[in-house]
This record gives sequence, structure tokens and C-alpha cells, in this order.
Amino acid sequence: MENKVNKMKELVGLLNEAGKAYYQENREIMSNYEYDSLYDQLVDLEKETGTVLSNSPTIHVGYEILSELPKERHDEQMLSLDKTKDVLSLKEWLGSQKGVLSWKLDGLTIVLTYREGYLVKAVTRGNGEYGEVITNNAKVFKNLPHKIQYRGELILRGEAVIKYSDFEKINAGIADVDSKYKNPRNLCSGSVRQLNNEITAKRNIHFFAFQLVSVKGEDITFDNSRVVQLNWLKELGFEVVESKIVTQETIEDVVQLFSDKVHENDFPSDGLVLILDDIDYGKSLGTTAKFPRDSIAFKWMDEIRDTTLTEIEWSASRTGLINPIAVFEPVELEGTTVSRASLHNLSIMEALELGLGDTVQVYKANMIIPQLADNLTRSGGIEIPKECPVCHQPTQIKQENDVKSLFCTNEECLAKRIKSFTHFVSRDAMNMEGLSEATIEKFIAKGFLHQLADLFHLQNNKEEIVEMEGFGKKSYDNLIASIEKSRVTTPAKFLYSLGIQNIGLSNAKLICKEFKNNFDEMRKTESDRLLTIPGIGGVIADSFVEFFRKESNLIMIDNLLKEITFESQEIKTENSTLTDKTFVITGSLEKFENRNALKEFIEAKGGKVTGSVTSKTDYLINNDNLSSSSKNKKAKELGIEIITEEEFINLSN
Ligand SMILES: NC(=O)c1ccc[n+]([C@@H]2O[C@H](COP(=O)([O-])OP(=O)(O)OC[C@H]3O[C@@H](n4cnc5c(N)ncnc54)[C@H](O)[C@@H]3O)[C@@H](O)[C@H]2O)c1
Ligand SMILES: [Zn+2]
Repeated sequence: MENKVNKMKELVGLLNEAGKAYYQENREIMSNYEYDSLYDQLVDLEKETGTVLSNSPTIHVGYEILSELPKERHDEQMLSLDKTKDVLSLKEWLGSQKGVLSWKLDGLTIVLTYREGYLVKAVTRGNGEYGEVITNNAKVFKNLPHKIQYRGELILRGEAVIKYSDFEKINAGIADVDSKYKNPRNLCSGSVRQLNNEITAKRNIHFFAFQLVSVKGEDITFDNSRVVQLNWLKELGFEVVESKIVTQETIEDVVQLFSDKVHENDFPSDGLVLILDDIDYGKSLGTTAKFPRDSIAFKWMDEIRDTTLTEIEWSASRTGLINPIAVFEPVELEGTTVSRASLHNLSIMEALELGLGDTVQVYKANMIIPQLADNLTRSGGIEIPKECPVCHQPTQIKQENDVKSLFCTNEECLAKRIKSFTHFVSRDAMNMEGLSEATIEKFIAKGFLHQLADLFHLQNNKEEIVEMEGFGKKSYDNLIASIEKSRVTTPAKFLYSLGIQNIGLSNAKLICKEFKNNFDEMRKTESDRLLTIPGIGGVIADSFVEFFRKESNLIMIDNLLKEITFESQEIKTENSTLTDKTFVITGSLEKFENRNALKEFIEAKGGKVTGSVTSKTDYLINNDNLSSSSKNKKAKELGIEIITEEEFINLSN
């Protein structure tokens, strides 16, 4: 007995800690699978011993909510739902009643109030007693009716969700959050609870109504039926959760029907909800401290497979966070083959005591996202990398609220790396199409790209790339074709693509010309020689020389030169492309070091630079076309073309 109570105390502690992270901080320190199984163990022990500890999560709904949003008390407490994984208990629970079975949507529950046809309030479920007021955010949900026919007061509940397809897209575009969102529920919660609804608006949030709470003012009869209520909401213009009427006779088949369809769902669902259709009878049953007695949730029995852990991959993100990913022998799960599952952080990895060759159990959370449920052999011994997989700088373990995570200590690590790749592939540089910043980030994170030259060997990762969300065979083929095409380039574009500080395309051209495209000579050069080139000043010369002093850069260039060929080795002798043209320069410059450098460049090409705009001026060089400077105004008055530095460079070629 004492043993059991101690075990209960331990479980209560663990669950409360996880619950706090989950509800208060929007974090998961254990999987839902683990949470649910610990919870079930606790329920069993409570039954067995007849004891319930005062702080047990089985009798408390949620936690205090911490956020900057205004809070409001719910008129009617928002409870949790009792759960079963067994269709037969569901059937037994229903008895001779008629029930309504619907998807249990996995997002954020919201209570909406409409008055005189308009949305006047939206409140999150929060801890069940108090929620956060998010009215302005709800107004930018994708599918809420702006105005409804009903003029009285209508209160309804529903779930705000983000579709899987949107989740992938949105998550890919989030650069600056601490780490990417783990699942659509997580992202939805973060998006709904924004202080600024512009962000909410971009997140494509959908609202599915699942329950009418009350109507006041204009009386309507609903024949005492939940289904009739849902249909009425539909007529008002709400998107209503898909539901089916069930009886004891049909419930098993209908559950099967839903289960078969879950894979096609684009919105996340973690089970089904069964509610009695008879409203009055349902209400007469009352509630327990935690659950209403008129409804129950059904969770799918997760399909679990045993497999062998073959590798731990370390995946870096832009913020420096490095997360472990379990790679295992491929298994069939819920109709697809899976071979990788994120472990989210070091704590989760360590709790599983993973070792290579271990027998691990895999399942799909919500039947979609692969997760490790357990490790049966627990040999342990996975080494935590001391070096970042991206930049090879030292890593550091950080501990926050009992969660250990691995970070790269190099502040610019991935961001810098991504930048150098995006620059290399950009149009004026190597011009490789199909490599957005988001794609590059994923390729780096997956370990396909370490150095620039790896871009020419993406074929090695063909299978994984084709499998990647939003990729597919066709985009893969296009990408490879574009990379192959880029292998032939000009020396100046290549030099520019290296991303040497202060070396824009025009400077790269000047330098290539001076060195007759000889990269060996460029490597050995001193500033003096560079300074003889009109248009090249001290700052440019210094960064050039410094770049070529670094051994790692020389290796990088050697590796790249093996992959590419130059279009033509001949150098244009034609130099005077700007003969007889008069320029005025205004505003700040990005490509040239300063105005003087640009002036020298123009003069070297036969042009002229003057100080003020007159009818004799051919071009005003100004990066900011909308600027209200006097030169800009004058040029517009006289109809003189205003060009950016970029356009100027094209012109001067
Ligand atoms: N990973 C963790 O550390 C951790 C911690 C705490 C809780 N959890 C997860 O949260 C679960 C418990 O969460 P809970 O108690 O907040 O909610 P719940 O799972 O009991 O779900 C009940 C809620 O589902 C919503 N819902 C969605 N679709 C619905 C529909 N069609 N009809 C009616 N209601 C619908 C309602 O808001 C309802 O209140 C656990 O089972 C666990 O999986 C995980
Ligand atoms: Zn790093």
C-alpha cells in the first residue's frame, strides 16, 4: 500500500509538471502518449487504493494561465472529457440513447459570443475557469461568419485549428521563434494567443463549431437535440465539425468509418467525441469535478511497431538549438513507411535511455506524426555531440525548467550558413533556381549541405528530398537541372558568389579583369595591386585579401572550382561602355564603397559625374526611387531616368 501511494505521488508530480508546461507554457516535456499512459496508471492506482491525492490531475482541470492577454471568467466551466480507447465501452456508455459522434479536434477551444448579429467576444478555454480574451484575433480567423442572421445573444464553443498543410508552410516561414512549433496544436495556440492580430491573420486559423451553449433573446426550439443545434449553426454560416448520429447498433461501424478517414484529414484530430443527443437528459446527469457526464472522448488505440534504432541525427535550427532525431529501420505505420521521429530535446532522449541497435516502439501521434513510445532494450550510451554539426564550434547544454536542450555556442551559426548558401545560389551569383531560403535551411538541418560544393551533389540525397514535404519528384528534377546548368558561369559571377564582404558584382568584374580571371593570382595578391584598380578602395581591398588568407576559404574555392567551368576565358577589352554619359549620384550606396568609388568607376568607363541634376544629366543614381530629396524631385520634373546601383551595373556592362 505504502509503495502504491509513493508511486501515486511520483506520478502526480510528473503529470503536474508536464501539465504545467503544456497548459501554461505551450511546451511538451513528454509526449501525449506518455502523458496519457502515466495518467491511466494513476487512475488505476487511485481505483485500487481508494485514495486520491489532493493535487491529483485526475480531479483538476488545468493550471493557472500566464499571459499578457486580458482574462475573463467563463459563465460555465469548461471541463475536460473522460476518455476511452475501447469501442465496446463507448457502446456501453451510450446505452439506449442516441448520440452524436464527431471529430475531437486538436487545437485550441474557443467560446464565441455573438450579439445583434456580430461577434462581440472570443475567449480561450484557458484553465477551464478563466480564459483569455482574444476577440480581435478571432475576427481574423479564416472562416468565421462576419455577420449572422440571429439577432439575440448566441454563445457557442468550437475549436480553432491549423491544417497540417498550413502548419508545414507557416512553420517553415517562422525564422525567429525560439524553435519551430512541434505540431499544429502548438502553433495554433501560439497564433491565437498573439497580442498583435496581424500575426494571427497570417496563420490561416479555421474555426469549427462543436457545441451551442446558449441562445437568449430570440427564442428558438431545437427539439431538445444536439444535432438540430449543430445544423442550425451551420445554417447561420458557421463551419461545424463533421458529425454522425449513432446508436448502440451503429456506433462500432461509424467509429470505423471515422478511423478510416483520419489519414485524409488535413486538420489535426486526436480522437472522437460522443455526446448524448438528448440535451435535457444530458444536462440532468450533471458533471464530475473534471468531466461532463453527457459526453466522452474516444481515443484511437495507437498502432505501435517495434523496430531498431540505427542512428541519432542532430538537427540544427536557426536559433542554435540542436535537436536529436531518432532514425530507425523503416516500418509501416497507419499506411505509410516511417523511419525518423523527432525526439524534441535531450531530456526526452535521455529518459528513453537510447542506444544504437535498441529495440524501440514507434507510433504516430494523432495517427500522423511519428513518435517514439518506448525503448524496450535501453542500452543507453548515445553521445551528445561536443561539436555543432553545422559549424563545428563547441556545443553547450542548457537547462530550463527541467528540460535539457543542446545549443551551438556560435551565435551566427546557422543563420550565417544559410545566408552564405542563399547568396551563392542567388540570381546574380550562381543562379540556381528552386532553392528558397526555407529549403536551404531544411537541407542544412538534414545534413545534406555542409559546404557550398555539396550543392553539386544533392543527388546523393535524392530519396529523402523527394519525400520532403512540399517537394516531390518534379521539383527535385527541376532543381537538379538548374544546378547542372549553373555549373557553367563567368569568373566574375563566381567570385561574387563567394560572398566576400564588400565585393559586389561590379567589383568582382573589375577584379577579374585586373587578374585576367586567374584565381591563383587573386589568392596571392596584396592590397596594393587591388588599389590600382579604379573603383576599388581600401576597405574592399582589405576584405578581399583577408578572405584569401583563410585556409578554409581556399579549400572551399578549390572544391568549388572542381565543380564548375567558365563560360569563356576572354576578357572584354571594350572598356568605355559609359562614354558621353552624365551621372548624378544621391542617397546611400550599397554596392560601391562610397560615392568616390562609384565616380572613379564611371570615369574609368568614359562617363562623367556632376553634382546637380540638369537637363544635361542622363541618369540619376539613387537606390530609393521614392526619396523626396531635391535631386530626386528635380530628376522627376525633368523626366530624367532614376536608376538603382543594380541597374547602373547592368548598364555599365
Ligand atoms: N504532453 C504533455 O505533457 C501533456 C500534458 C498535459 C496534457 N496533455 C494532453 O492533453 C490531454 C488532456 O487535455 P484536456 O483535458 O485539455 O482536453 P481533453 O483531451 O480532455 O479534450 C477535451 C476538450 O476537447 C475539445 N474538443 C475538441 N473537439 C471537440 C468536439 N468535437 N466536441 C467536444 N469537444 C471537443 C473540447 O474543448 C474539450 O474541452 C491529455 O490526454 C494529453 O494527451 C499532454
Ligand atoms: Zn553551429
